[in-house]
Amino acid sequence: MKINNLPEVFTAALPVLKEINEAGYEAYFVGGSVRDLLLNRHIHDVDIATSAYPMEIKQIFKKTIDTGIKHGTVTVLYEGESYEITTFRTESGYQDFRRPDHVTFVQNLSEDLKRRDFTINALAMDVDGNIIDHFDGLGDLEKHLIRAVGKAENRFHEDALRMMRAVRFMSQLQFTLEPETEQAISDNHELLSKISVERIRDEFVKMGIAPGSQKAFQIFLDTGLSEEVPGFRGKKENLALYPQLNFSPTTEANLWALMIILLKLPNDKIPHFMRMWKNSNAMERQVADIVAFFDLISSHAPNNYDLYKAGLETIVSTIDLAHILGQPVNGSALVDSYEALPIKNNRDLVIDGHFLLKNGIPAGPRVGLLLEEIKKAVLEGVISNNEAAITEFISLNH
Ligand SMILES: Nc1ccn([C@@H]2O[C@H](COP(=O)(O)OP(=O)(O)OP(=O)(O)O)[C@@H](O)[C@H]2O)c(=O)n1
Ligand SMILES: [Mg+2]
Repeated sequence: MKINNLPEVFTAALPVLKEINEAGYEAYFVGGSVRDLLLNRHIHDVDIATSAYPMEIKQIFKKTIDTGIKHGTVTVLYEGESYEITTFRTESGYQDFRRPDHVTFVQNLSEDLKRRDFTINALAMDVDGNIIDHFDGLGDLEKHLIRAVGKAENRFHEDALRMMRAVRFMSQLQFTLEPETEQAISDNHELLSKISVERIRDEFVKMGIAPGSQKAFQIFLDTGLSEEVPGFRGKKENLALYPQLNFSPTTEANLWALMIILLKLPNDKIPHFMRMWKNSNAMERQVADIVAFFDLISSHAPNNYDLYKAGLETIVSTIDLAHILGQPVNGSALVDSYEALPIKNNRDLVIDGHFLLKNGIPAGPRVGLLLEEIKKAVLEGVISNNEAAITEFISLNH
């Protein structure tokens, strides 16, 4: 098979491949970019595999970065773009975050493709657009199948994260999992416990926020993978609701909020759960806010002060979340009410703490409390947001 009209991302990289070829080495486009080209999907970056060693690549190009010399990877900067160029290799054992523990350089492309995870990821393309396909990746692309290269069990022993990648690609591409590959995951799911949480989390999130997440999540549960990740052990019954959902979450925060709701985690357990997954403090806060606002709208209609405290971002996320969970919520009414609020943040209030001090309120906690009471009164429409009304309110309440 030959591709004639290559998109810009590839044509821009062609001179790089040609220079490597002219220096006497082989070079190919490999991995996700070739897969996504054939699927007509957006291509974010192109990876290049070569017979040249990193030192040889560094001699060919003026600007390079030593990304992972030991593992065979050099980044080449060319015409304002950067390209990861990796020497043909095989690998086994990923302990650290991104890079394999040890790699063995191999002689040719064929050996390199053999060690890749799935047939659809083991495709290569040369400078002329010829597709190299040793494992019928093209057939599997047509059949919409995720199938391990060779013996699935071996691929998962080389890198157990690949089991999570399998369900992640199912979700992103809306493909099905080939039965032997699925069986190998069921047989080897415990291997996942050796993989760092960060790597698992990245795949889990990619799976969760892609369009085929319900079917992928079902396999994640059925194969036992869910038993190996933080906070999910013994929770299959709770999580079984996920595949029934009508929509996938589209943001990371909503994915976590959804998990917390399905797991029925009480509020005080949210920080621990989020930290087990090595989420950032910012993500933890965002998720806690969404869950809190979801609980609030599930029990009563929010008043203006509730809307003010939640803020637009949390409100919009929570509406999406309710939609995903099939909970009735009048989203546009909530957003309209928010938009109509007389103040949306501290700066919108005509007075501040200094104003209270100038008006005889002694410094101390009372200042903050009174400010909050004033905000509440303004939001509830009890007083207008102007100095005269607020001054009168203070004299009545002090
Ligand atoms: N655990 C892994 C990770 C990667 N690969 C190989 O390295 C390529 C590039 O890896 P990566 O960029 O992580 O994945 P992509 O398939 O490119 O997917 P994405 O579009 O998410 O980048 C993959 O296609 C696959 O051939 C692998 O065999 N095993
Ligand atoms: Mg990639």
